[in-house]
Amino acid sequence: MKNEKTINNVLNLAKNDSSQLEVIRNDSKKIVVEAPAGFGKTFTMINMIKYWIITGVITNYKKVLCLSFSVSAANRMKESIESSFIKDNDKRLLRVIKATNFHGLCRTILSKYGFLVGLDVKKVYQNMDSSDKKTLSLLPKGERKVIIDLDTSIKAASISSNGLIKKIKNYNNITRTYFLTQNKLPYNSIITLTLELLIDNNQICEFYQKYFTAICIDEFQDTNILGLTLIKLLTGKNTRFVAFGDDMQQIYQFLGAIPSLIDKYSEDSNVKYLTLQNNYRFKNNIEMQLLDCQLRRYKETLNTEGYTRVSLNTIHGKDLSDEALKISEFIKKHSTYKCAVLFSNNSKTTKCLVKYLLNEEITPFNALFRDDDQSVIDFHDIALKIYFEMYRSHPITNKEVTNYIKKVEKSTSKTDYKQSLLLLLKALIKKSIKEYSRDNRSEFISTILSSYSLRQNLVDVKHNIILSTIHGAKGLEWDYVILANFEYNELPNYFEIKAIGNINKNSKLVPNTENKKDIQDFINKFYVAFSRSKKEFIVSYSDMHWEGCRYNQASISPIAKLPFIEIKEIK
Ligand SMILES: Nc1ncnc2c1ncn2[C@@H]1O[C@H](COP(=O)(O)OP(=O)(O)OP(=O)(O)O)[C@@H](O)[C@H]1O
Repeated sequence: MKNEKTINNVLNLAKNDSSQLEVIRNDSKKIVVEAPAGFGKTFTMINMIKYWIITGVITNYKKVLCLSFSVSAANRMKESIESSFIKDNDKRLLRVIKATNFHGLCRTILSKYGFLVGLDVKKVYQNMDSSDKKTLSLLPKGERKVIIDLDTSIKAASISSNGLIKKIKNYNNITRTYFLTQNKLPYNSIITLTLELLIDNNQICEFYQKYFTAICIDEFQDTNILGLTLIKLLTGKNTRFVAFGDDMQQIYQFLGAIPSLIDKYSEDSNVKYLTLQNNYRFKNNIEMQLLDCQLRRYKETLNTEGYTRVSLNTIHGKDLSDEALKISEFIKKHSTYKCAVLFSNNSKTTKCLVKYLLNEEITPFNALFRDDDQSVIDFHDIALKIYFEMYRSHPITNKEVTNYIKKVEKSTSKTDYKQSLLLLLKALIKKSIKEYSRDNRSEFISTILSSYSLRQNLVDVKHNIILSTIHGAKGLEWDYVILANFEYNELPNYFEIKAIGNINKNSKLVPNTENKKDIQDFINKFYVAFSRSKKEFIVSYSDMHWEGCRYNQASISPIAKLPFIEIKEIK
């Protein structure tokens, strides 16, 4: 009786949405769910897991693995799961779920069995990018070619899982000989070593296949061949597999996101393909719904006719300092709401605008760092080293937080993001003290720091205003989103302009068969920024910006010239 009541409670959360209910109750072994931004993919995933737990699909000691490609998407998934279960007063059920990104999962597996593939599990390896020129110069010519060839085919998504598996041993041998001996562990090798481990050790692979009764993937469209091969190995014949995604939100092409992955899966007769039908994020905003539909239609067809025109709210400055002033005036007017200022990349124009914004009295949290920036990695490494030096005998306590943070502050170099990272570190330590027992606290802290995941504490930092890249904002939502640097040369940036090529004098996109895919990738990026807002989306631009080392006249982004967009300056 009690169970029936709990089942109804879960189903009631989606009671008015038959498309969500269909996903939650579906018992097919393999499901792919496709839906635009804000249609409740993550919401449905969480309710589906709750339903599985209540109905006994997940039995004792078994786990649900929730995976995503990027750190931010995985963090967002983790936070949504945690807050949803905590709200239900069922904190203990959280133990059933392991939510992480592909690299995080591999790090966990390697920390237990890495010795089987040549890792010293007691050593802290420095992570790096194997395609970095300095790194490659460490290698003899033949070995360099092996690394470059495989890294390139992963990035270009031009290799199959079988092709990858054939090349892995050779690739890993080079990693072992030239990188691990230098205490370095390239990002791709974190996954390739795990793949080798699972392929060569059937028992371990079968253990994980049984341990994870179900695998849920969020942001499936961003999966690259390394992630996909890992998923395939972990999916045993009894594993449930449910993937959620939206092709329009694919923005990791440069890291090898497989084109049209959702389409490919939906054509497989063993896969149940489902869609969600209702937009919740924009449910009270018809203009935003309209813009969403038109953007999706434009991306699909690249046609220039037959659209309904829709307003795009803009903030327009004479120069960057004027733009910053107007952005801050807007933010002050809406100071009780959550607001994000997003940037396409960390260009000189971005740095300059951010400097002006930091001088305005709006105290934003600067989360513009990349998780793989060397200075960010160094910060994590130093914070971890100091933690182990100071708290070898007992885990950190409330009284010791200030002392520890001060020590890390003293020992880390001054960078643009140091203050942000210190705040995130403090949030992590506070959270670990509040939520973890003395026995588990140090392990929790070291897991976060050794996987370079301080960004996951963004939700614990009590700032209403966040500065972030579009990629860092993936999967998140705010009341107001301002997409800054809405200028040609920023959005699209230099590389996107080179790829698209054909942009005419009025900065209008001119699609042809060669640049179709590049224009679609560019529209995806804009769509991801746009679809983060719940109340209002605004673009901001200035008449001046930095091009190389020159402060030049700027023109507006070609997005403003799309056949359905009408620029409307906000008052
Ligand atoms: N059935 C529902 N009833 C009420 N609110 C819902 C429902 N489904 C989703 N929502 C709310 O709508 C918002 C968007 O949901 P969610 O983040 O799960 O969408 P999404 O499809 O994963 O979006 P994105 O693609 O941008 O990540 C959230 O605030 C969520 O709580």
